[in-house]
Amino acid sequence: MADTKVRGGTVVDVDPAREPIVVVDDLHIIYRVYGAGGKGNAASAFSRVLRRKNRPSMKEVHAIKGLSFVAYRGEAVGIIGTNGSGKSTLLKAIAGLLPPHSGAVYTDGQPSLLGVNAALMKDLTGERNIVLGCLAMGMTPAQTKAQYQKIVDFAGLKEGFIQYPMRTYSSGMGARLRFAIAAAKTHDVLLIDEALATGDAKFKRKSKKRIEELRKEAGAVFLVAHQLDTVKEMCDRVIWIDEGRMRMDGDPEEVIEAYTEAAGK
Ligand SMILES: Nc1ncnc2c1ncn2[C@@H]1O[C@H](COP(=O)(O)OP(=O)(O)OP(=O)(O)O)[C@@H](O)[C@H]1O
Repeated sequence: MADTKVRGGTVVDVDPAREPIVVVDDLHIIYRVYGAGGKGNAASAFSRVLRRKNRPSMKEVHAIKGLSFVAYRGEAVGIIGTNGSGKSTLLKAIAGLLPPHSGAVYTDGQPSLLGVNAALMKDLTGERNIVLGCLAMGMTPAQTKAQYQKIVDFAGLKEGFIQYPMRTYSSGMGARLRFAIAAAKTHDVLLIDEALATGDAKFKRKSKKRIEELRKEAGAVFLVAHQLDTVKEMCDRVIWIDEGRMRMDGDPEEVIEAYTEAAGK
């Protein structure tokens, strides 16, 4: 039997029979952009220099406006919404990379964000990045050694590329390697931002299978993707965010249908 709780105007269903892994409680995230505002033209900048004044104001961007939900063990949650609706901000907040302005995020275990900007070093070879990535995820040197070949095989880069610096990789190749590294470990909470969007059909199939396995072994998986097919295939729940607010939360088919309908208007 689900309890219903009201948080910051959002009704949240809490299922006491399942184990919560991520709890987002009336979360507000505000970015502060310093030096924003003013006319921004050369004349006004010059006049500020003459008057020895700094760029005028500080602007606030209220990116997440009171989100509340609970994700349970074993769930794969897709996050959809238009550009700038707050999807990446939400992932960063769950990963603990952005402090809430108010409200809170609780996670059971360590969240890992696997994004397009995941911290790999472009000037180092794929090989070195695998080793560094594994160590950075907390693996021991022995575990890293044991996983190395599996990661290379999973990434499936063209012959020899693993010995080239990552700056020579296409965006798809980089994404494959990042995913392969992150997927080598069981994560308590795995957060994926667009990492699969650039992979080809075969790689997507492999990734989907791996995400399924991770879901069984781990806590919860969150996936942000612009390709709705990917979300539909990989997730068993979808959250639609609109201008930082929850618009819908539920069955992927239903949420995606409503979203596509709204986008068509
Ligand atoms: N570092 C930042 N500083 C200031 N504002 C930011 C910053 N990052 C994002 N924003 C703003 O916060 C809002 C939400 O951005 P976010 O990147 O979370 O959206 P998104 O849904 O992931 O978008 P997209 O689909 O384009 O990736 C936008 O208005 C954006 O301009």
